[in-house]
Amino acid sequence: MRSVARRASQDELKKQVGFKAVDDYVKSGTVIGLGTGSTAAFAVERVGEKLKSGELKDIIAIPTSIRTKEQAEGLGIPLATLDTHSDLDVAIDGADEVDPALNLVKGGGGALFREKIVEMCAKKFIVIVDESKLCDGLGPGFPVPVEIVPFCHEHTMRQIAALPALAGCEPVLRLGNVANNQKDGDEPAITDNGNYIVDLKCSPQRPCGRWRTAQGDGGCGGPWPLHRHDHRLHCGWL
Ligand SMILES: O=C[C@H](O)[C@H](O)[C@H](O)COP(=O)(O)O
Repeated sequence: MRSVARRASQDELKKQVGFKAVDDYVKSGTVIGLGTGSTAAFAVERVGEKLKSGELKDIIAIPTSIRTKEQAEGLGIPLATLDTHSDLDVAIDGADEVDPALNLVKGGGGALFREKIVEMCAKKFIVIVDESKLCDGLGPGFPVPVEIVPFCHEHTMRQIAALPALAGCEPVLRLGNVANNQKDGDEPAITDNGNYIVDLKCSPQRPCGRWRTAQGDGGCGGPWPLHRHDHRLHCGWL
């Protein structure tokens, strides 16, 4: 019973922060990036609600996943792609972990690749999390997802594991449903882009703040080193 109550209160927190992000940062006539995940879904819901009530008009939205696209279509939110609208006023999305320097782990829901492309095009990037996502160092609390191509994926996983900055981390191929990092199937999870995801499990002794070099070494994903000075990034949490 308590876990149901806790989940309900966490959903309420997600709804509050998702709705507030839209109320505070989305104006009529803007182009917005719509994130993916259970928290971002509340922001998408709020955009649809305000379009329906007439509080918002002339919105163009860029979804970061097929499932966000489908949710937005169901709400009547006008959609486009970066091919026609690559200058976004704001993007709103959740995160799996946030460290004190506002570096993020994203991709727990399998959408990291498109999220990163869309959210890097936004003048302002609003990250909405509940306090359970806050951490001292990325990685030990949540495996860091990296999207890789299926071609010779075991070789790629060995290459990732061999990166000096990732010594001691265990790359695990995501199996089953791509929308979570739980093993709920026997086949590799497939992203919207037809790729695989490797979840990097690291030890408490190796927070991945040092992993920026891994990303610099041709990592395809991994931690988002968005520094505090990144004027675009605003992180709200309850
Ligand atoms: O791939 C999915 C995204 O990175 C999500 O924003 C992230 O996983 C957080 O999702 P949630 O709000 O459901 O915890």
